[in-house]
Amino acid sequence: MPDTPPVILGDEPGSFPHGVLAERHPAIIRQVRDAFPYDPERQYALDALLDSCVKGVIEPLPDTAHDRERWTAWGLDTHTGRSWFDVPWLWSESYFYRRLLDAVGYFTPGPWQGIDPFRPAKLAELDAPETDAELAALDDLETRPAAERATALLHGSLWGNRADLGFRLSAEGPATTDGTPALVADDSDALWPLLTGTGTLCLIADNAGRELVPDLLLVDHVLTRRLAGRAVLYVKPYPYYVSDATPADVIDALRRLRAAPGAAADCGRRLWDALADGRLALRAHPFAAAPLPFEELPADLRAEFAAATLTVVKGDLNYRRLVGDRRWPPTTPFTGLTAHFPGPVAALRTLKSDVVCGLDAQTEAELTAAEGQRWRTSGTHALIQVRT
Ligand SMILES: O=P(O)(O)OC[C@@]1(O)O[C@H](CO)[C@@H](O)[C@@H]1O
Repeated sequence: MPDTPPVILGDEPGSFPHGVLAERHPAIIRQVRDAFPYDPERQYALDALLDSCVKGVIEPLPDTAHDRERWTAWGLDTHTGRSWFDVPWLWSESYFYRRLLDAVGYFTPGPWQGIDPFRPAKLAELDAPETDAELAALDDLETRPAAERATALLHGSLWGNRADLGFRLSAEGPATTDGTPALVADDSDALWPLLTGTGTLCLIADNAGRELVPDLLLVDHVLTRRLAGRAVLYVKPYPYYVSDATPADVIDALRRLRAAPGAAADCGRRLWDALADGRLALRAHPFAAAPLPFEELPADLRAEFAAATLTVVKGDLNYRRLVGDRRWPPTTPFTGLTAHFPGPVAALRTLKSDVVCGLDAQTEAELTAAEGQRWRTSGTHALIQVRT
């Protein structure tokens, strides 16, 4: 393996990570401020966070924060007093969302406790007419051969990852058709044989709404076709990266499915029953919102993934955590970078940040010739990578 490149920071003006810290985070604060009639105290706290993100340094959590000790273990003391731009990008992003929740009173006893600042955007997406169209397509899918249905559901879950509300705040426009492959790596032939009928499928979810719905449809397919005996859906314990799924979002998505006509409602009912009888479990582990790579999985999660038949890791951020948030040469083997993961693992991800591995040299050359480096971050390409 080549030398390990350094962890990505946000300190290079003009780079994608710098843009996220300098532009996307302030835009998210403004969006949240507009979404609720926050009282003056919350508005002041949001203004202070905006100021800190742009000009300030990382400040500690309040002494009373329930998770102060956890964040200390995750590196808070080391980073306190440093610029948001000079610490690992993954760390600053995660801590930004933690501070944002503090500013809106999410963890503080009072009227705003537990109110998801991103819920209006998530619900709008779930209620969008596009969701109706996607759900209606399920009726036709029922009549298709099993292999075709399985591929469609896998691809639905994969491309659902484009539905990321934080990404849309700064995406530069629709996909270009320049003849490059949409799928830059596709190991799906190695994925299905891992699902042998018994055992547990773990799915580390990413976004709510129009990504979570197809994730749930995929889980339903796996359970209904008895490709696994049980499934566990890993979501975030609190609102994160704008649209990341929480337990409340799972319930919203299931309600949406159950209220839809046709095959979607059947699927919603089956998943509801599966949750109720334990064949489907929800997990919202604190590590899901940790600013750390999966190489540092805590023992309980490590044991769960070790025992699973397959763990499906959804989305861009989880991919960064899986392979390490570093500018790997794109041809670095995926199998090597995920050797630390305790069991078979599949990544389903659209490309929305610089990190990528496991490409063949020709694919990388074609993408770069056609698009420069834009293919890495535009969200118009995707990959399915598997380590058995
Ligand atoms: O994980 P997701 O939802 O697929 O993408 C998250 C994302 O939009 O946020 C990060 C920048 O903040 C990037 O890694 C990525 O573009």
